[in-house]
Amino acid sequence: TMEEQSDRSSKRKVVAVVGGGLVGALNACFFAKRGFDVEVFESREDIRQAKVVKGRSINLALSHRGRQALKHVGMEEKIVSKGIPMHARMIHSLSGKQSPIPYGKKGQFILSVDRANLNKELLTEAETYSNTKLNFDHKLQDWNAETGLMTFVRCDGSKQQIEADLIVGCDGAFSAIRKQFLRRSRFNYSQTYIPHGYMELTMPPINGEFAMKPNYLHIWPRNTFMMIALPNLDKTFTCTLFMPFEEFEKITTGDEVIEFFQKYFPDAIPLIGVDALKKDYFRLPGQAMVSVKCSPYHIGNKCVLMGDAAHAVVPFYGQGMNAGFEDCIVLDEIMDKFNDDFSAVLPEYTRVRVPDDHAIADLAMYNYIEMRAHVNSKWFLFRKYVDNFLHLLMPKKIIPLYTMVTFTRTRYHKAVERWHWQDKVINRSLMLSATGAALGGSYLLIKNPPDINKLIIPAEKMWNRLLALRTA
Ligand SMILES: Cc1cc2nc3c(=O)[nH]c(=O)nc-3n(C[C@H](O)[C@H](O)[C@H](O)COP(=O)(O)OP(=O)(O)OC[C@H]3O[C@@H](n4cnc5c(N)ncnc54)[C@H](O)[C@@H]3O)c2cc1C
Ligand SMILES: COc1ccc2c(c1)CN(c1nc(C(=O)N(C)c3cc(Cl)c(F)cc3C(=O)O)c(Cl)s1)C2
Repeated sequence: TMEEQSDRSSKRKVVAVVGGGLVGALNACFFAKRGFDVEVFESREDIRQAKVVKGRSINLALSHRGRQALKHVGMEEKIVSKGIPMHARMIHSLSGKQSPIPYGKKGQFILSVDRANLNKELLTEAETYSNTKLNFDHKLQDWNAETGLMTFVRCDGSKQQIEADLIVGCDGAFSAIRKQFLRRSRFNYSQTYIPHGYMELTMPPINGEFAMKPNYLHIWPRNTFMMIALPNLDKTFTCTLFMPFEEFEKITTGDEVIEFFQKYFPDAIPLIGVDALKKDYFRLPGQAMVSVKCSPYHIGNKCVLMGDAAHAVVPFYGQGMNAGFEDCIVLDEIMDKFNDDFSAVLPEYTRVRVPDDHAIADLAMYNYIEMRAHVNSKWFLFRKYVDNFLHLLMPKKIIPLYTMVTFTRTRYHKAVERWHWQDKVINRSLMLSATGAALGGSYLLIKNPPDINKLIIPAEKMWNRLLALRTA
Protein backbone atom coordinates (compact mmCIF):
# COMPACT_ATOMS: atom_id res chain seq x y z
CA THR A 1 0.00 0.00 0.00
CA MET A 2 1.00 3.64 -0.01
CA GLU A 3 1.85 3.48 3.71
CA GLU A 4 4.28 0.61 3.16
CA GLN A 5 5.74 2.43 0.21
CA SER A 6 6.25 5.66 2.15
CA ASP A 7 7.64 3.72 5.18
CA ARG A 8 10.01 1.69 2.98
CA SER A 9 11.59 4.59 1.13
CA SER A 10 11.05 7.10 3.94
CA LYS A 11 13.38 9.60 2.24
CA ARG A 12 11.10 9.58 -0.83
CA LYS A 13 7.93 11.52 -0.08
CA VAL A 14 4.68 10.53 -1.74
CA VAL A 15 2.99 13.16 -3.93
CA ALA A 16 -0.59 12.45 -5.00
CA VAL A 17 -1.60 14.35 -8.17
CA VAL A 18 -5.40 14.41 -8.39
CA GLY A 19 -6.44 14.88 -12.03
CA GLY A 20 -4.56 13.44 -15.02
CA GLY A 21 -5.50 16.22 -17.46
CA LEU A 22 -3.00 18.55 -19.09
CA VAL A 23 -1.63 20.17 -15.91
CA GLY A 24 -1.83 17.03 -13.74
CA ALA A 25 0.08 14.95 -16.28
CA LEU A 26 2.76 17.62 -16.69
CA ASN A 27 3.00 18.12 -12.92
CA ALA A 28 3.58 14.37 -12.49
CA CYS A 29 6.68 14.74 -14.72
CA PHE A 30 7.91 17.73 -12.68
CA PHE A 31 7.52 15.93 -9.32
CA ALA A 32 8.89 12.60 -10.63
CA LYS A 33 11.93 14.45 -11.97
CA ARG A 34 12.52 15.76 -8.45
CA GLY A 35 12.62 12.20 -7.11
CA PHE A 36 9.24 12.01 -5.36
CA ASP A 37 7.04 8.92 -5.47
CA VAL A 38 4.22 10.21 -7.68
CA GLU A 39 0.72 8.72 -7.80
CA VAL A 40 -1.68 10.23 -10.37
CA PHE A 41 -5.39 9.69 -9.77
CA GLU A 42 -7.63 10.34 -12.81
CA SER A 43 -11.41 9.83 -12.77
CA ARG A 44 -11.63 8.95 -16.49
CA GLU A 45 -10.42 5.76 -18.15
CA ASP A 46 -6.96 5.82 -19.75
CA ILE A 47 -7.60 7.99 -22.83
CA ARG A 48 -4.65 6.25 -24.55
CA GLN A 49 -6.55 2.94 -24.56
CA ALA A 50 -9.96 4.35 -25.55
CA LYS A 51 -10.72 3.07 -29.07
CA VAL A 52 -9.72 5.72 -31.60
CA VAL A 53 -13.14 7.28 -31.92
CA LYS A 54 -13.05 9.82 -34.79
CA GLY A 55 -14.24 12.41 -32.31
CA ARG A 56 -13.73 16.09 -32.61
CA SER A 57 -10.09 17.07 -32.47
CA ILE A 58 -10.09 19.87 -29.97
CA ASN A 59 -7.05 22.08 -30.34
CA LEU A 60 -5.41 24.76 -28.24
CA ALA A 61 -2.93 27.57 -28.78
CA LEU A 62 0.40 26.75 -27.14
CA SER A 63 2.65 29.75 -26.58
CA HIS A 64 5.89 30.69 -24.82
CA ARG A 65 4.92 30.06 -21.18
CA GLY A 66 3.58 26.60 -21.94
CA ARG A 67 6.59 25.75 -24.14
CA GLN A 68 9.02 26.71 -21.36
CA ALA A 69 7.26 24.29 -18.98
CA LEU A 70 7.37 21.48 -21.57
CA LYS A 71 11.04 22.27 -22.19
CA HIS A 72 11.77 21.84 -18.49
CA VAL A 73 10.73 18.18 -18.65
CA GLY A 74 12.22 17.59 -22.11
CA MET A 75 8.88 17.52 -23.90
CA GLU A 76 9.00 20.76 -25.90
CA GLU A 77 10.46 19.29 -29.09
CA LYS A 78 8.06 16.33 -29.13
CA ILE A 79 4.97 18.56 -28.71
CA VAL A 80 6.12 21.39 -30.99
CA SER A 81 6.88 18.90 -33.80
CA LYS A 82 3.21 17.88 -33.72
CA GLY A 83 1.92 21.45 -33.54
CA ILE A 84 1.07 23.74 -36.47
CA PRO A 85 2.75 27.16 -36.32
CA MET A 86 0.44 30.17 -36.60
CA HIS A 87 2.52 33.18 -37.59
CA ALA A 88 -0.39 35.62 -37.82
CA ARG A 89 -4.07 36.14 -37.25
CA MET A 90 -6.23 36.05 -40.38
CA ILE A 91 -9.14 38.41 -39.90
CA HIS A 92 -12.23 37.52 -41.95
CA SER A 93 -14.45 40.55 -42.69
CA LEU A 94 -18.18 40.27 -43.36
CA SER A 95 -17.49 40.64 -47.07
CA GLY A 96 -15.13 37.65 -46.88
CA LYS A 97 -11.97 39.76 -47.21
CA GLN A 98 -9.04 38.16 -45.35
CA SER A 99 -6.43 40.42 -43.68
CA PRO A 100 -3.35 38.94 -41.99
CA ILE A 101 -1.87 40.59 -38.87
CA PRO A 102 1.49 39.09 -37.85
CA TYR A 103 2.00 38.11 -34.22
CA GLY A 104 5.44 39.68 -34.25
CA LYS A 105 8.80 39.31 -35.90
CA LYS A 106 9.78 36.24 -37.97
CA GLY A 107 10.34 33.72 -35.16
CA GLN A 108 7.33 34.80 -33.12
CA PHE A 109 4.52 32.32 -33.69
CA ILE A 110 2.07 30.33 -31.60
CA LEU A 111 1.23 26.65 -32.13
CA SER A 112 -2.05 24.88 -32.67
CA VAL A 113 -1.76 21.59 -30.76
CA ASP A 114 -4.25 18.72 -30.41
CA ARG A 115 -5.54 18.54 -26.82
CA ALA A 116 -6.03 14.74 -26.65
CA ASN A 117 -2.62 14.01 -28.17
CA LEU A 118 -0.93 16.45 -25.75
CA ASN A 119 -2.64 14.75 -22.80
CA LYS A 120 -1.58 11.27 -24.04
CA GLU A 121 2.05 12.31 -24.64
CA LEU A 122 2.28 13.82 -21.14
CA LEU A 123 0.75 10.75 -19.46
CA THR A 124 3.15 8.48 -21.35
CA GLU A 125 6.11 10.69 -20.39
CA ALA A 126 5.04 10.63 -16.71
CA GLU A 127 4.92 6.81 -16.89
CA THR A 128 8.55 6.61 -18.07
CA TYR A 129 9.62 7.59 -14.54
CA SER A 130 9.98 4.43 -12.41
CA ASN A 131 8.73 6.40 -9.38
CA THR A 132 5.40 7.33 -11.03
CA LYS A 133 2.17 5.34 -11.06
CA LEU A 134 -0.99 6.29 -13.02
CA ASN A 135 -4.34 5.24 -11.49
CA PHE A 136 -7.29 5.63 -13.89
CA ASP A 137 -10.95 5.26 -12.98
CA HIS A 138 -10.17 6.86 -9.59
CA LYS A 139 -12.57 9.71 -8.85
CA LEU A 140 -11.76 11.74 -5.75
CA GLN A 141 -14.87 11.89 -3.59
CA ASP A 142 -13.54 13.43 -0.40
CA TRP A 143 -10.33 14.16 1.44
CA ASN A 144 -9.27 15.36 4.89
CA ALA A 145 -7.02 18.39 5.11
CA GLU A 146 -5.57 17.38 8.50
CA THR A 147 -4.67 13.75 7.79
CA GLY A 148 -4.21 14.03 4.01
CA LEU A 149 -6.42 10.94 3.68
CA MET A 150 -8.25 10.78 0.32
CA THR A 151 -11.31 8.69 -0.60
CA PHE A 152 -11.55 7.55 -4.22
CA VAL A 153 -14.57 5.88 -5.77
CA ARG A 154 -14.25 3.45 -8.72
CA CYS A 155 -16.85 2.99 -11.45
CA ASP A 156 -17.89 -0.33 -9.83
CA GLY A 157 -18.82 1.72 -6.76
CA SER A 158 -15.95 0.40 -4.60
CA LYS A 159 -13.99 2.88 -2.49
CA GLN A 160 -10.30 3.24 -1.76
CA GLN A 161 -8.67 5.30 1.02
CA ILE A 162 -5.21 6.62 0.22
CA GLU A 163 -2.91 9.07 1.99
CA ALA A 164 0.05 11.09 0.73
CA ASP A 165 2.62 13.56 2.02
CA LEU A 166 1.47 16.17 -0.52
CA ILE A 167 -1.81 16.41 -2.45
CA VAL A 168 -1.70 18.44 -5.69
CA GLY A 169 -5.20 19.39 -6.90
CA CYS A 170 -5.14 19.43 -10.71
CA ASP A 171 -8.76 18.32 -11.11
CA GLY A 172 -9.92 21.23 -13.27
CA ALA A 173 -12.43 24.06 -13.07
CA PHE A 174 -14.95 22.02 -11.03
CA SER A 175 -12.29 20.68 -8.67
CA ALA A 176 -13.33 18.25 -5.92
CA ILE A 177 -10.11 19.04 -4.04
CA ARG A 178 -11.09 22.72 -3.93
CA LYS A 179 -14.39 21.78 -2.26
CA GLN A 180 -12.54 21.23 1.02
CA PHE A 181 -10.95 24.68 0.70
CA LEU A 182 -14.43 26.23 0.44
CA ARG A 183 -15.32 24.95 3.90
CA ARG A 184 -12.44 26.74 5.59
CA SER A 185 -12.43 30.29 6.94
CA ARG A 186 -10.41 32.97 5.18
CA PHE A 187 -10.64 31.11 1.85
CA ASN A 188 -11.53 33.65 -0.89
CA TYR A 189 -13.51 32.30 -3.84
CA SER A 190 -15.35 33.80 -6.83
CA GLN A 191 -16.78 32.25 -9.95
CA THR A 192 -18.44 33.92 -12.92
CA TYR A 193 -20.29 32.20 -15.74
CA ILE A 194 -20.28 34.49 -18.80
CA PRO A 195 -23.49 34.76 -20.91
CA HIS A 196 -21.64 33.38 -23.94
CA GLY A 197 -21.30 29.71 -24.78
CA TYR A 198 -18.97 28.02 -27.24
CA MET A 199 -19.45 25.30 -29.80
CA GLU A 200 -16.85 23.44 -31.85
CA LEU A 201 -17.43 22.81 -35.58
CA THR A 202 -15.12 20.99 -37.97
CA MET A 203 -13.99 22.50 -41.28
CA PRO A 204 -12.96 19.53 -43.50
CA PRO A 205 -10.17 19.62 -46.11
CA ILE A 206 -11.15 20.48 -49.70
CA ASN A 207 -9.70 18.03 -52.27
CA GLY A 208 -7.30 16.75 -49.59
CA GLU A 209 -5.97 20.23 -48.85
CA PHE A 210 -6.63 22.70 -46.00
CA ALA A 211 -9.80 24.70 -46.75
CA MET A 212 -8.01 27.92 -45.68
CA LYS A 213 -4.39 28.99 -45.26
CA PRO A 214 -3.12 26.70 -42.44
CA ASN A 215 -0.49 28.76 -40.63
CA TYR A 216 -2.93 31.31 -39.26
CA LEU A 217 -5.30 31.72 -36.34
CA HIS A 218 -8.46 32.54 -38.33
CA ILE A 219 -10.83 35.00 -36.64
CA TRP A 220 -14.29 36.25 -37.58
CA PRO A 221 -14.83 39.07 -35.02
CA ARG A 222 -18.49 40.19 -35.06
CA ASN A 223 -18.93 42.03 -31.73
CA THR A 224 -21.58 39.86 -30.01
CA PHE A 225 -20.55 36.85 -32.07
CA MET A 226 -17.11 35.56 -32.87
CA MET A 227 -15.64 32.50 -34.48
CA ILE A 228 -12.05 31.35 -34.53
CA ALA A 229 -10.44 28.44 -36.33
CA LEU A 230 -7.20 26.61 -35.55
CA PRO A 231 -5.61 24.08 -37.97
CA ASN A 232 -5.14 20.35 -37.26
CA LEU A 233 -2.55 17.91 -38.58
CA ASP A 234 -5.29 16.03 -40.49
CA LYS A 235 -5.83 19.19 -42.58
CA THR A 236 -9.11 20.01 -40.87
CA PHE A 237 -9.77 23.19 -38.90
CA THR A 238 -11.52 23.14 -35.55
CA CYS A 239 -13.77 26.20 -35.51
CA THR A 240 -14.96 27.54 -32.16
CA LEU A 241 -18.14 29.61 -32.37
CA PHE A 242 -18.77 32.01 -29.46
CA MET A 243 -22.34 33.23 -29.02
CA PRO A 244 -24.70 34.23 -26.17
CA PHE A 245 -26.74 31.24 -24.95
CA GLU A 246 -29.97 33.09 -25.79
CA GLU A 247 -28.77 33.18 -29.42
CA PHE A 248 -27.92 29.46 -29.37
CA GLU A 249 -31.45 28.82 -28.12
CA LYS A 250 -33.03 30.80 -31.01
CA ILE A 251 -31.46 28.49 -33.61
CA THR A 252 -33.45 25.26 -33.64
CA THR A 253 -33.46 24.10 -37.29
CA GLY A 254 -30.77 23.46 -39.90
CA ASP A 255 -32.11 26.27 -42.06
CA GLU A 256 -31.84 28.71 -39.18
CA VAL A 257 -28.17 27.69 -38.78
CA ILE A 258 -27.50 28.47 -42.45
CA GLU A 259 -29.46 31.72 -42.17
CA PHE A 260 -27.36 32.74 -39.15
CA PHE A 261 -24.07 31.88 -40.88
CA GLN A 262 -25.27 33.65 -44.05
CA LYS A 263 -25.66 36.79 -41.95
CA TYR A 264 -22.45 36.70 -39.90
CA PHE A 265 -19.94 34.22 -41.40
CA PRO A 266 -20.99 33.84 -45.06
CA ASP A 267 -17.51 32.90 -46.31
CA ALA A 268 -17.37 29.99 -43.83
CA ILE A 269 -20.46 28.22 -45.23
CA PRO A 270 -18.87 26.71 -48.35
CA LEU A 271 -15.74 25.89 -46.31
CA ILE A 272 -17.57 23.95 -43.57
CA GLY A 273 -20.27 22.69 -45.97
CA VAL A 274 -24.04 23.21 -45.68
CA ASP A 275 -24.89 19.62 -44.66
CA ALA A 276 -21.93 19.32 -42.28
CA LEU A 277 -22.90 22.63 -40.69
CA LYS A 278 -26.53 21.53 -40.21
CA LYS A 279 -25.40 18.24 -38.64
CA ASP A 280 -22.39 19.42 -36.63
CA TYR A 281 -24.27 22.32 -35.10
CA PHE A 282 -26.75 20.03 -33.32
CA ARG A 283 -24.18 17.46 -32.17
CA LEU A 284 -23.72 19.19 -28.80
CA PRO A 285 -25.36 22.23 -27.18
CA GLY A 286 -23.32 25.39 -26.55
CA GLN A 287 -20.83 24.76 -23.72
CA ALA A 288 -20.54 27.08 -20.69
CA MET A 289 -17.44 29.10 -19.83
CA VAL A 290 -16.64 29.89 -16.22
CA SER A 291 -14.02 32.11 -14.61
CA VAL A 292 -12.80 30.97 -11.17
CA LYS A 293 -10.53 32.99 -8.88
CA CYS A 294 -9.54 31.86 -5.39
CA SER A 295 -6.85 32.24 -2.73
CA PRO A 296 -4.90 30.91 -0.93
CA TYR A 297 -3.88 28.03 -3.26
CA HIS A 298 -2.59 25.89 -0.37
CA ILE A 299 -3.58 24.36 2.98
CA GLY A 300 -0.72 24.03 5.46
CA ASN A 301 2.06 21.83 4.07
CA LYS A 302 -0.50 19.30 2.82
CA CYS A 303 -2.27 20.49 -0.30
CA VAL A 304 -1.88 22.90 -3.24
CA LEU A 305 -4.22 23.78 -6.14
CA MET A 306 -2.79 24.19 -9.64
CA GLY A 307 -4.14 24.72 -13.17
CA ASP A 308 -7.87 25.26 -13.72
CA ALA A 309 -8.56 23.92 -10.20
CA ALA A 310 -6.87 27.09 -8.92
CA HIS A 311 -7.78 29.53 -11.73
CA ALA A 312 -10.22 28.76 -14.51
CA VAL A 313 -10.07 31.58 -17.06
CA VAL A 314 -12.30 32.44 -20.02
CA PRO A 315 -10.43 31.45 -23.21
CA PHE A 316 -10.20 34.98 -24.71
CA TYR A 317 -6.46 35.11 -24.40
CA GLY A 318 -5.58 31.51 -25.20
CA GLN A 319 -3.71 31.33 -21.89
CA GLY A 320 -5.55 28.84 -19.62
CA MET A 321 -3.30 25.85 -20.30
CA ASN A 322 -0.23 28.10 -20.73
CA ALA A 323 -0.88 29.60 -17.28
CA GLY A 324 -1.44 26.15 -15.74
CA PHE A 325 1.80 24.90 -17.32
CA GLU A 326 3.62 27.98 -16.03
CA ASP A 327 2.23 27.16 -12.53
CA CYS A 328 4.39 24.01 -12.69
CA ILE A 329 7.59 25.95 -13.44
CA VAL A 330 6.88 28.49 -10.69
CA LEU A 331 6.30 25.79 -8.07
CA ASP A 332 9.43 23.95 -9.23
CA GLU A 333 11.55 27.14 -8.89
CA ILE A 334 10.20 27.64 -5.35
CA MET A 335 10.94 23.98 -4.49
CA ASP A 336 14.54 24.66 -5.51
CA LYS A 337 14.62 27.80 -3.38
CA PHE A 338 13.23 26.11 -0.24
CA ASN A 339 14.83 22.72 -0.79
CA ASP A 340 11.50 20.78 -1.15
CA ASP A 341 10.32 21.88 2.32
CA PHE A 342 6.53 21.99 1.69
CA SER A 343 5.83 24.08 4.81
CA ALA A 344 7.88 26.89 3.29
CA VAL A 345 7.19 26.13 -0.39
CA LEU A 346 3.37 26.20 -0.33
CA PRO A 347 2.85 29.62 1.33
CA GLU A 348 5.50 31.11 -0.96
CA TYR A 349 3.75 29.60 -4.00
CA THR A 350 0.48 31.26 -2.95
CA ARG A 351 2.25 34.58 -2.30
CA VAL A 352 4.01 34.57 -5.69
CA ARG A 353 1.43 32.94 -7.98
CA VAL A 354 -1.99 34.26 -6.87
CA PRO A 355 -1.41 37.85 -8.15
CA ASP A 356 -0.30 36.51 -11.55
CA ASP A 357 -3.09 33.97 -12.06
CA HIS A 358 -5.66 36.57 -10.94
CA ALA A 359 -4.13 39.04 -13.44
CA ILE A 360 -4.52 36.67 -16.41
CA ALA A 361 -8.06 35.83 -15.28
CA ASP A 362 -8.86 39.58 -15.28
CA LEU A 363 -7.10 40.10 -18.63
CA ALA A 364 -9.01 37.30 -20.30
CA MET A 365 -12.33 38.63 -18.93
CA TYR A 366 -11.41 42.18 -20.00
CA ASN A 367 -10.62 40.94 -23.50
CA TYR A 368 -13.92 39.05 -23.64
CA ILE A 369 -15.82 42.25 -22.76
CA GLU A 370 -13.70 44.30 -25.18
CA MET A 371 -14.21 41.79 -28.05
CA ARG A 372 -17.97 41.54 -27.36
CA ALA A 373 -18.48 45.30 -27.06
CA HIS A 374 -16.81 46.75 -30.08
CA VAL A 375 -14.45 44.49 -31.89
CA ASN A 376 -15.42 43.88 -35.47
CA SER A 377 -12.88 43.18 -38.17
CA LYS A 378 -12.13 46.84 -38.92
CA TRP A 379 -11.65 47.77 -35.28
CA PHE A 380 -9.54 44.62 -34.63
CA LEU A 381 -7.30 45.56 -37.57
CA PHE A 382 -7.10 49.21 -36.52
CA ARG A 383 -6.17 48.32 -32.91
CA LYS A 384 -3.48 45.86 -33.96
CA TYR A 385 -2.03 48.34 -36.48
CA VAL A 386 -1.84 51.01 -33.76
CA ASP A 387 -0.20 48.48 -31.39
CA ASN A 388 2.32 47.38 -33.99
CA PHE A 389 2.98 50.93 -35.24
CA LEU A 390 3.72 52.25 -31.74
CA HIS A 391 5.89 49.19 -31.03
CA LEU A 392 7.79 49.88 -34.26
CA LEU A 393 8.19 53.55 -33.24
CA MET A 394 9.42 52.85 -29.69
CA PRO A 395 10.26 49.11 -29.53
CA LYS A 396 11.71 49.25 -26.00
CA LYS A 397 9.07 51.59 -24.64
CA ILE A 398 5.86 50.22 -26.12
CA ILE A 399 5.38 46.46 -26.08
CA PRO A 400 1.84 45.35 -27.02
CA LEU A 401 0.12 43.60 -24.13
CA TYR A 402 -0.51 40.42 -26.15
CA THR A 403 3.24 40.26 -26.92
CA MET A 404 4.11 40.33 -23.20
CA VAL A 405 1.42 37.74 -22.46
CA THR A 406 2.07 35.42 -25.40
CA PHE A 407 5.78 35.69 -26.18
CA THR A 408 7.47 36.39 -22.85
CA ARG A 409 7.38 35.09 -19.28
CA THR A 410 6.81 38.61 -17.94
CA ARG A 411 4.83 38.00 -14.78
CA TYR A 412 1.15 38.43 -15.76
CA HIS A 413 0.54 41.10 -13.09
CA LYS A 414 3.66 43.02 -14.22
CA ALA A 415 2.42 42.90 -17.83
CA VAL A 416 -0.88 44.45 -16.72
CA GLU A 417 0.91 47.19 -14.73
CA ARG A 418 3.11 47.98 -17.73
CA TRP A 419 0.06 47.99 -20.04
CA HIS A 420 -1.69 50.57 -17.82
CA TRP A 421 1.49 52.67 -17.71
CA GLN A 422 1.88 52.46 -21.51
CA ASP A 423 -1.78 53.40 -22.02
CA LYS A 424 -1.17 56.54 -19.91
CA VAL A 425 1.97 57.36 -21.90
CA ILE A 426 0.18 56.83 -25.22
CA ASN A 427 -2.87 58.84 -24.20
CA ARG A 428 -0.68 61.63 -22.84
CA SER A 429 1.44 61.76 -25.99
CA LEU A 430 -1.71 61.65 -28.14
CA MET A 431 -3.13 64.49 -26.05
CA LEU A 432 0.15 66.41 -26.36
CA SER A 433 0.31 65.97 -30.10
CA ALA A 434 -3.39 66.77 -30.39
CA THR A 435 -3.05 69.98 -28.35
CA GLY A 436 0.18 70.75 -30.18
CA ALA A 437 -1.62 70.38 -33.49
CA ALA A 438 -4.58 72.38 -32.17
CA LEU A 439 -2.34 75.22 -30.94
CA GLY A 440 -0.21 75.24 -34.08
CA GLY A 441 -3.25 74.90 -36.27
CA SER A 442 -5.18 77.68 -34.54
CA TYR A 443 -2.11 80.00 -34.78
CA LEU A 444 -2.03 79.39 -38.55
CA LEU A 445 -5.81 79.81 -38.75
CA ILE A 446 -5.64 83.20 -37.02
CA LYS A 447 -2.79 84.32 -39.26
CA ASN A 448 -4.56 83.40 -42.52
CA PRO A 449 -8.15 82.25 -41.90
CA PRO A 450 -9.39 79.95 -44.75
CA ASP A 451 -13.04 79.40 -45.54
CA ILE A 452 -13.80 77.41 -42.35
CA ASN A 453 -16.86 75.67 -43.83
CA LYS A 454 -14.65 73.86 -46.35
CA LEU A 455 -12.62 72.45 -43.39
CA ILE A 456 -15.41 71.33 -41.08
CA ILE A 457 -16.90 68.78 -43.41
CA PRO A 458 -13.73 66.65 -44.07
CA ALA A 459 -12.71 66.80 -40.36
CA GLU A 460 -16.17 65.72 -39.27
CA LYS A 461 -16.20 63.01 -41.93
CA MET A 462 -12.82 61.69 -40.79
CA TRP A 463 -13.93 61.64 -37.14
CA ASN A 464 -17.18 59.85 -38.00
CA ARG A 465 -15.23 57.32 -40.08
CA LEU A 466 -13.00 56.62 -37.07
CA LEU A 467 -16.01 56.17 -34.78
CA ALA A 468 -17.73 54.03 -37.39
CA LEU A 469 -14.81 51.59 -37.08
CA ARG A 470 -16.02 50.77 -33.60
CA THR A 471 -19.59 50.09 -34.39
CA ALA A 472 -19.77 49.01 -38.04
C1 LIG B 1 -13.13 26.69 -25.59
C2 LIG B 1 -11.82 26.67 -24.88
C3 LIG B 1 -10.67 27.03 -25.57
C4 LIG B 1 -9.44 27.02 -24.93
N1 LIG B 1 -8.32 27.39 -25.63
C5 LIG B 1 -7.13 27.42 -25.00
C6 LIG B 1 -5.96 27.81 -25.73
O1 LIG B 1 -6.02 28.10 -26.92
N2 LIG B 1 -4.77 27.86 -25.06
C7 LIG B 1 -4.68 27.57 -23.71
O2 LIG B 1 -3.59 27.66 -23.16
N3 LIG B 1 -5.79 27.18 -22.99
C8 LIG B 1 -6.99 27.10 -23.62
N4 LIG B 1 -8.10 26.70 -22.91
C9 LIG B 1 -7.95 26.41 -21.46
C10 LIG B 1 -7.48 24.97 -21.22
O3 LIG B 1 -8.37 24.06 -21.84
C11 LIG B 1 -7.45 24.70 -19.71
O4 LIG B 1 -6.80 25.75 -19.06
C12 LIG B 1 -6.70 23.41 -19.40
O5 LIG B 1 -7.36 22.31 -19.95
C13 LIG B 1 -6.55 23.25 -17.88
O6 LIG B 1 -5.92 22.02 -17.63
P1 LIG B 1 -6.12 21.29 -16.22
O7 LIG B 1 -5.32 20.04 -16.27
O8 LIG B 1 -5.89 22.26 -15.12
O9 LIG B 1 -7.67 20.95 -16.17
P2 LIG B 1 -8.43 19.90 -17.09
O10 LIG B 1 -7.82 19.91 -18.46
O11 LIG B 1 -9.88 20.20 -16.94
O12 LIG B 1 -8.10 18.46 -16.41
C14 LIG B 1 -8.69 18.12 -15.19
C15 LIG B 1 -8.56 16.59 -15.09
O13 LIG B 1 -8.99 16.19 -13.80
C16 LIG B 1 -9.90 15.11 -13.92
N5 LIG B 1 -10.81 15.20 -12.78
C17 LIG B 1 -11.83 16.08 -12.57
N6 LIG B 1 -12.43 15.84 -11.38
C18 LIG B 1 -11.78 14.78 -10.83
C19 LIG B 1 -11.93 14.06 -9.60
N7 LIG B 1 -12.89 14.37 -8.72
N8 LIG B 1 -11.07 13.02 -9.35
C20 LIG B 1 -10.10 12.69 -10.25
N9 LIG B 1 -9.91 13.33 -11.43
C21 LIG B 1 -10.74 14.36 -11.71
C22 LIG B 1 -10.60 15.33 -15.26
O14 LIG B 1 -11.08 14.07 -15.74
C23 LIG B 1 -9.45 15.87 -16.11
O15 LIG B 1 -8.70 14.84 -16.72
C24 LIG B 1 -9.35 26.67 -23.54
C25 LIG B 1 -10.49 26.31 -22.83
C26 LIG B 1 -11.72 26.31 -23.49
C27 LIG B 1 -12.94 25.92 -22.72
C1 LIG C 1 -9.29 26.86 -29.15
O1 LIG C 1 -10.11 27.89 -28.68
C2 LIG C 1 -9.56 29.12 -28.55
C3 LIG C 1 -10.42 30.13 -28.13
C4 LIG C 1 -9.92 31.43 -27.97
C5 LIG C 1 -8.57 31.68 -28.25
C6 LIG C 1 -7.73 30.68 -28.67
C7 LIG C 1 -8.20 29.38 -28.83
C8 LIG C 1 -6.37 31.21 -28.90
N1 LIG C 1 -6.51 32.59 -28.54
C9 LIG C 1 -5.51 33.50 -28.61
N2 LIG C 1 -5.64 34.76 -28.23
C10 LIG C 1 -4.49 35.47 -28.39
C11 LIG C 1 -4.44 36.87 -27.96
O2 LIG C 1 -3.47 37.27 -27.36
N3 LIG C 1 -5.50 37.70 -28.23
C12 LIG C 1 -5.53 39.03 -27.68
C13 LIG C 1 -6.58 37.24 -29.02
C14 LIG C 1 -7.78 36.98 -28.40
C15 LIG C 1 -8.84 36.52 -29.17
CL1 LIG C 1 -10.38 36.20 -28.45
C16 LIG C 1 -8.69 36.33 -30.53
F1 LIG C 1 -9.74 35.87 -31.25
C17 LIG C 1 -7.48 36.56 -31.15
C18 LIG C 1 -6.41 37.03 -30.41
C19 LIG C 1 -5.10 37.26 -31.08
O3 LIG C 1 -4.38 38.20 -30.68
O4 LIG C 1 -4.82 36.49 -32.04
C20 LIG C 1 -3.45 34.77 -28.92
CL2 LIG C 1 -1.86 35.40 -29.27
S1 LIG C 1 -3.94 33.15 -29.19
C21 LIG C 1 -7.83 32.98 -28.16
